[in-house]
Amino acid sequence: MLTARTRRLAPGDPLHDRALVDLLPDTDVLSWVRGGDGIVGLGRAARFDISGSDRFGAAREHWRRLCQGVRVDDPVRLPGSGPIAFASMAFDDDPGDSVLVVPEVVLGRRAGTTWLTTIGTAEDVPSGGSAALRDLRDAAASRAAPVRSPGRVDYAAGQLSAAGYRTAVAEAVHRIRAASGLGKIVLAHDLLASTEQPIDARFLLGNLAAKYPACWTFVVEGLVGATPELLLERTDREVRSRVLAGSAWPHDGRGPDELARELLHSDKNRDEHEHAVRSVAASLGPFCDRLRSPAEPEVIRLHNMLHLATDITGRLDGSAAGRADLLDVLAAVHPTAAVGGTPTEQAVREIRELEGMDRGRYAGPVGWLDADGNGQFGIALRCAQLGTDGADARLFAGCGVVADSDPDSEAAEAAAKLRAVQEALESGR
Ligand SMILES: C=C(O[C@@H]1C=C(C(=O)O)C=C[C@H]1O)C(=O)O
Repeated sequence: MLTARTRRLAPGDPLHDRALVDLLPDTDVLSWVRGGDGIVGLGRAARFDISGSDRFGAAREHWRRLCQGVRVDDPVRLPGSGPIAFASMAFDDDPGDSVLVVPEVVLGRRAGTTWLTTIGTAEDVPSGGSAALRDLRDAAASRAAPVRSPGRVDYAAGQLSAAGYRTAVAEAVHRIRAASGLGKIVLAHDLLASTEQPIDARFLLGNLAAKYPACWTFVVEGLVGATPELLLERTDREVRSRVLAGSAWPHDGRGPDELARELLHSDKNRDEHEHAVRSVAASLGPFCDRLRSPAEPEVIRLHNMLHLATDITGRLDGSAAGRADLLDVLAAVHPTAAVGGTPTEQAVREIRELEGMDRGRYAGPVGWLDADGNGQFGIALRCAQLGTDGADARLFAGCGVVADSDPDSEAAEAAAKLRAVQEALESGR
């Protein structure tokens, strides 16, 4: 029998006072942080590797069974307190390799409240004796191994080169224009980085968090990134999604104000955005008795990009659909037309054929959930999959392709998106 014991931490405790991203030991950390708030996890109380088209259902069953066997001692009662799992789901069904992990130690922070949860057997939880907790305390006392730079970074084409990507985009435009019923296909490609020294995930997380404060910075089993796109957040019956699609990036000396204005008035970008908003609203609709989607998008400005953004909010209804598990709602919304296309299934088939690569967990849902069904999941974008031998990573970026897309421009957009992780790898802290 596992016990999950949560305690609120008081000011004066370094785990309370220091920024979450500065509290990570040099171990296999799990993290989901935005601004000062978020959740970091250490150690593994359980890990489930799942794959295939029913990966969301399999994850739901593993989590449900695990929660049934946990004795919860949680006076904090906030979303993310008590037992939690991190999940990172594959974009595609085949092979669909995904992971659900339950950390032994969780440090959470939300609007000024910081809590510590330990998950383990009854014997090791009260004594607080796990190695993961000692590692966390050491990090808080600045005794963790210092954050290491990876040194020199070299790049090579991935499974789909930049030139191959341009060709794939041109073909996608052709197929969309051929009145095939296709409205949008989101195509991506990858880039391999190899580094002089092993990549310290903390180095990437710290650099990404510093440059992208509006993004959700994450690491789950070697997938590290800073995503601007919130796929689904659930707090009790309230759900929220931040849909992004339609982008611009600083180039040719054009300032962000000019780019933002152009973006809002660009028919091509508005079209891309509309596809994504409609897909999220359509898949959330059946679960909700109230759904709000503003008529006009806004522009969000990041260090490397500007995006059209729409925040959709809803309330889960009291019916069976409204009581669905968070993982079931995720299965319904993924993939949105921000990373798949329209119509979804046809677009995903085109992606497989035109990209000819496995996206892995890039563009899939990544985040955490708790035992009450609350959680936050982003779309894993602006990210890299760290290699198992430590000194290499696979970076990904993609763009929505519609009838009016220009292959050169999409290739430049993907390159601008790749820069987020490239700069984080290359920069000093
Ligand atoms: C696919 C990516 O980004 C997505 C595609 C966008 C677009 O085409 O304009 C914008 C934001 C994301 O929804 C990526 O970053 O790899």
